[in-house]
Amino acid sequence: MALDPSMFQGHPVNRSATERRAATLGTRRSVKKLYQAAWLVNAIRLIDLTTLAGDDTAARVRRLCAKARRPLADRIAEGLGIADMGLTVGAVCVYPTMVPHAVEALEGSGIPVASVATGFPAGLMPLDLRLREIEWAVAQGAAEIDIVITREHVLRQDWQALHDEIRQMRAACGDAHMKAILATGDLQTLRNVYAASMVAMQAGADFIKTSTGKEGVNATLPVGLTMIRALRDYGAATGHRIGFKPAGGMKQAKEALAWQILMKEELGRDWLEPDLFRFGASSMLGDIERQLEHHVTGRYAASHRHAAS
Ligand SMILES: O=C[C@H](O)COP(=O)(O)O
Repeated sequence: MALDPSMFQGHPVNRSATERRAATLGTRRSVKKLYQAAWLVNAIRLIDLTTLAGDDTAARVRRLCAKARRPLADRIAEGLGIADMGLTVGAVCVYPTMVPHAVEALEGSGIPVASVATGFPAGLMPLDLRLREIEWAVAQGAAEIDIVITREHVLRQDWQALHDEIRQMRAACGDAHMKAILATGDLQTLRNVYAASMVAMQAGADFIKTSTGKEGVNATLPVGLTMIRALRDYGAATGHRIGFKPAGGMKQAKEALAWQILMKEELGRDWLEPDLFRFGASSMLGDIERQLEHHVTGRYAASHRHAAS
């Protein structure tokens, strides 16, 4: 749609209320122990399993893809009774030159390859080269493109320039899904985060994403909540459902629980599915797997105690 500043200009964002709401999330409504394993298994379905490092190699990407296909060790999946579920992560996310390796390694799995593009992570490249990079990654087989925005457009509140840029990126993606990374750690205020979220959605983003993982501050719950409220307001105004991807710095299973609770409470059960929610994370799966292993061994220990008594 065309730029419509009335959807975000003057919109109040109450920083302390947002922070309070985010801070109480863990304690106010924790997931019952009994259901934790199910929530953690669901989190795996939502992960964009990521490697975005300067020393990435084809071999590392192939190992990552093997993990994406079978995210849990057999003994854990069997212990949880989900060995036949065909559990995979949501997508594998890599740099453009790694896309062909990921496409090959994931063939037949149904797992999409996401590529960062547009001069990730800073995006400070001429626009025509950034658009060309999107087209190149799509031609290599990327089904999803994670673009970065020009932060200066936000800092100068030049919403038209931001909208124009993202619209051109959307067009360059063709049939590929586009996730717009706002790099919220660079945007200075929650008001800017809200406005940039709205502009990205108006310009055709399929997902809005918090961070590249390279900013000083990446996915935080207060910023996430601000973006989620923008998603809700945009949906109410237009009837369109846009996805959300917190990304960067998330390493612990308990974070996977907190984000899922937030999504369910704010937007509803549909935002716990991979078409509307992803975690961008390179190292959260390990802790989820560890917690699920404790769950399995704990259950065995409990049934053993029961049998012995
Ligand atoms: O998009 C995903 C992020 O770059 C991953 O960041 P991370 O390595 O801090 O998990």
